[in-house]
Amino acid sequence: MTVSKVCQDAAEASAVVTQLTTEQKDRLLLDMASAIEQHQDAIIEANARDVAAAREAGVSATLVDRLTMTERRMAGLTRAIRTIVDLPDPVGQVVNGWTRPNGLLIERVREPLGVVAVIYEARPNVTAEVAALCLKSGNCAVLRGSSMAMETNRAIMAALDTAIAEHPDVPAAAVQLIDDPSREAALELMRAKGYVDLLVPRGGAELIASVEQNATVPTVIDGAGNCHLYIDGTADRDIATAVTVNAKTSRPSVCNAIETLLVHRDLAADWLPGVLDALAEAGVEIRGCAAVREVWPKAVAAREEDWGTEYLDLVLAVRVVADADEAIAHIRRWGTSNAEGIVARDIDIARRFVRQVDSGSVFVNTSTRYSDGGEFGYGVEIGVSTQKLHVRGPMGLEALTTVKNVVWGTGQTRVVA
Ligand SMILES: NC(=O)C1=CN([C@@H]2O[C@H](COP(=O)(O)OP(=O)(O)OC[C@H]3O[C@@H](n4cnc5c(N)ncnc54)[C@H](OP(=O)(O)O)[C@@H]3O)[C@@H](O)[C@H]2O)C=CC1
Ligand SMILES: N[C@@H](CCC(=O)OP(=O)(O)O)C(=O)O
Repeated sequence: MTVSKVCQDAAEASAVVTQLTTEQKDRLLLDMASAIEQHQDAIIEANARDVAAAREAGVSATLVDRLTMTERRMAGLTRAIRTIVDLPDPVGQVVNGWTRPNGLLIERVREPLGVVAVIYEARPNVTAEVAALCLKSGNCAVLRGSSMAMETNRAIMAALDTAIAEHPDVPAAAVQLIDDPSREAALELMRAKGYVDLLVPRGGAELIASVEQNATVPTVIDGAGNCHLYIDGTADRDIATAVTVNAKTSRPSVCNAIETLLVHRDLAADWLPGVLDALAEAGVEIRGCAAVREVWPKAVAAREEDWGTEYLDLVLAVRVVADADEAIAHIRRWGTSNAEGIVARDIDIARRFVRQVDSGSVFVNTSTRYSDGGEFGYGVEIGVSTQKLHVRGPMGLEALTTVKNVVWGTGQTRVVA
């Protein structure tokens, strides 16, 4: 099926999907979770084929890890879908309301966007997560996953299709996977004006540049994560160590892992060597500025391009800075507005950092790895917005709605002055 046909079908289906009741949507999501469990073997087998092809193509170990579906990850996925069932339905929520002197009651009421399309990375769980968030928020989903995850995505979609087929009240086009892994198909999706109400591109610089050049549909960019952690001179050293190691090593392939550590010069001599030892022991390659190499000579010399690189791997750029202002300036120069963190005991310094750092989420005395829909209480996320409109950071159900102004009158007519 062509991409434009997929989008047209989705737009047609959205007339029904936007009107589904909370009960209808929740029943469907529960059946989707069960169908994924029933198809687990087929999904894991398909994933093994994707993983084998990725290994053969020389894809890095951390990216292969991101592609891999294990039984534990499958369980996490179905748990997340059931969590979304338990979340309140945003559709129909009255955001606020007021009465005008002429008696008109104005209400701002949440409603679905219609058709949400997502172009996303080689992480197959996203296929079902996005489908679940879109449906719960009353939207149709058009999914364009990575060619690297195509077999797994097809197997997950087959499971979702069996669940949808059990619900005659839900159109088959409520969730569709674009079965064409070509870039041309992605371009066609970017240009499906009139059919796609929101396109969320989740990916790196090349994808984002293509969307910025080619998209005629509305977009929320969910771009790269060149994330920073600044350790202030006032930091609690144990917290600083734990947060640094977690932010770099707990899952280095994801967009919320840190790529650069900025350290106040007061900590260079005594705290920094210890944490770099711990990171090196965990397999992290350190690329440091001259001041870092002075206290920890094993570091590779950092070059200018290291500050702008998102390694998505066990590599960390480290720089010693004079103070929080220099750290903020560094982040403003090199950051990607995804997630940044500070460890500091001085609350005024922490507040200044929060105000001046231009990022979707800022973490104080905790890890940037919490930039995640599940961790924010959204069940999962559609993506992590790196732009300012209409949402920043992890995008949950509300981010997939708009607000309609409903004006209740009792026969008022406008008088022209
Ligand atoms: N902010 C967020 O929510 C997220 C951000 N990311 C960011 O994504 C990057 C890593 O993921 P990675 O898989 O390498 O991302 P890529 O940008 O390589 O791929 C993401 C998706 O975009 C597609 N794509 C890439 N380039 C183009 C293009 N020019 N035209 C059309 N489609 C394109 C890919 O297709 P194909 O694979 O078939 O080439 C894939 O489906 C990191 O920068 C990470 O931070 C990742 C996930 C979430
Ligand atoms: N949800 C993620 C964060 C956002 C994300 O999906 O990032 P990525 O793995 O780069 O696609 C997590 O920490 O698990």
